[in-house]
Formats: sequence, structure tokens, C-alpha cells
Amino acid sequence: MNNIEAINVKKTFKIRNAKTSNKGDASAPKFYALDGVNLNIQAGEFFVILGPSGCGKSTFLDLIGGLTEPDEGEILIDGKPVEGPGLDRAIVFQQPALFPWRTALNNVSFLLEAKKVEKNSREEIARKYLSLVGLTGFEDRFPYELSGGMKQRVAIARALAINPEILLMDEPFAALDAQTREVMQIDLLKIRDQTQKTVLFITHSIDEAVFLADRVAVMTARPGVIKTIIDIPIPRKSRLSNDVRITREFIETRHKLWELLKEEVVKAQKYSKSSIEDCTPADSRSIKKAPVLSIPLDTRSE
Ligand SMILES: Nc1ncnc2c1ncn2[C@@H]1O[C@H](COP(=O)(O)OP(=O)(O)OP(=O)(O)O)[C@@H](O)[C@H]1O
Repeated sequence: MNNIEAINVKKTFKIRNAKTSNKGDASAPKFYALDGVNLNIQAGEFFVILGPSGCGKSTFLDLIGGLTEPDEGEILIDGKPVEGPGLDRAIVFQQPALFPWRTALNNVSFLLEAKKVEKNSREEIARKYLSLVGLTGFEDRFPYELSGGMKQRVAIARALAINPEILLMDEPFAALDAQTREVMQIDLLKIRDQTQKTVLFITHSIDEAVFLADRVAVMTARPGVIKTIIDIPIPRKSRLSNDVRITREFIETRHKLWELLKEEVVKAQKYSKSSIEDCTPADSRSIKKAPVLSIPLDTRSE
């Protein structure tokens, strides 16, 4: 079991005005990054979130990972509220963030040390997962000796090695070249078939979403909510056949997703040029009264 449920999840961030407020300023105005996300991701599902830049995708993934807490609402895993990070969930980010002084093998075994797995078993498990991501023979290489795609494979192996029930992936392939990205997508589907993990995957690529997902959620421009969820009508077993991207189902689904997304992308572009007033939820009057309404939203405070 590893079902994820989000119930009316809201998340705000403070707006930091570098001139007048500091980090601990409780009176600093806030804006809604997420404004009532409701979602149910089934155990074993490959669930993808698409949305315009800044709509709150990473914020949502961080909430599931327990890296941050909602202001309102709840995230439940198998019915239990998330109360912080845990080894039941592993996160893979856009940047692999490997320890440069550790070999590939020792990067993968790192979290197993935290789990107090005995040394011989750690090594065996790390080798197994490096092999699963196609890196047999590269165990003793340091990160600077690996390509970008290889480093990301190590990061995926590190995440899988702790045998999490849920794999959270935040644009894991965004920094890779186009060919490596397609190879990694195929490999990820194979790994998913072998490990049967629940996967929550964030991407900006509609093509990637259609190729990987069982279901895709499209988020609105901020404040982010789920605009719609669509089932991908392509059986899992046909994803790995060479020409799935030129099938009618693939092309039609990609088109449908773009139709749903483009309106939000336009809105997001408009918001990024304007003020918080435009993206404040209608019911948050205290925020509307905030004195610094013209501060751009990409000014992070926490
Ligand atoms: N720690 C933080 N402090 C303040 N604001 C934040 C913080 N984290 C995110 N934000 C803001 O919340 C909004 C949502 O950010 P988030 O990173 O979740 O969006 P995203 O959809 O993942 O964007 P992208 O696709 O560009 O990565 C943005 O306006 C962002 O600037």
C-alpha cells in the first residue's frame, strides 16, 4: 500500500521585501502558492503533474516529501498524515546532488548507512541498483568522472536503494540532452515495471508526460489547483514499443494536454509580469489588503 491523498491543501509563502522586512517578520504579507489541491494517487500508479512555471508543482512535491508543511489541508499516505521526511519516500531532483568525494557506489549506499544496513549488504544493494540503472562497471567512478545522464542514474539508484514505497521525481531529466532524456524515460519505465513503485513525476514536457504516465494532472497558473486529470489511453505494455510516439492515441493525447495547458501558460506569463493582486485567491481578503502588492512573486523568503 502506498496511496497518496491530498485534501484541500493550501500553502502560502511570505513575500520578502528586502528593504523593509526580514526573514522572521510574521507580519510580512503572504501569497498562495497552492490554493486547495485535492488529489488521490493510487498505489503503484505513475502519476505526472504538468503545469506552467511557478504554479506550485515543486511545492506540492515537497509537501508529500515532508520537506515542508501545508498551511491548511492534509497530505495522507495510506491514510496517515505526513509528518516530515521518511525513508518510505525518496526524492530525485533536477540536479543529482551527489557527494563529489564519494564514488558512485558510496553515493548509492549513503542512505543505507543512515538505515544502519550492515557494510557488506550495503555494498551488495548499491551494486544491484547501479546495475538496474545500467551503471555496472562504473561503481568506483567519482561524480566528476560521470556524464550528466550517468550522474542522474546514480541519483535514481540512490533513491531506489532504500526501497522507498514512493518515488518523488521533480523534473529529473530536465537538465539532460534530448537523446539521453529519451533513453532515461525508457529505463525509468522498465525500472517502474520491475519495482512496482508509486511514482509522482513533475515535468514541463507534455511528450514526457504522455510517454510515462498512467494519469496526468494539469495544474492552473498560481495559485495552483488541479485543473483536470486525464487518463493516458496507452497500455503500459505498448509504451516500450519503438513507435508509440507516432501513434494516434499519443498524438491526440499530447494535443489534448496542450489545449488544457496553454491557457494556464498564458496566465502564468501575465502574472509573472504583474503583481500579487492578480493571483491572490478571491477568499483571501487579508492578503489583498497587504501593503506590498506590487512586489514580484519570485522573491523567495524561506
Ligand atoms: N520557499 C519559498 N519561499 C517563497 N516563495 C516560494 C518558496 N518556494 C516556492 N515559492 C514560490 O511559490 C510559487 C510556486 O513555486 P514552485 O517552485 O512550487 O513552482 P513550480 O510550478 O515548481 O515552478 P517551475 O515549474 O518553474 O519549477 C512560486 O511563485 C515561487 O516563487
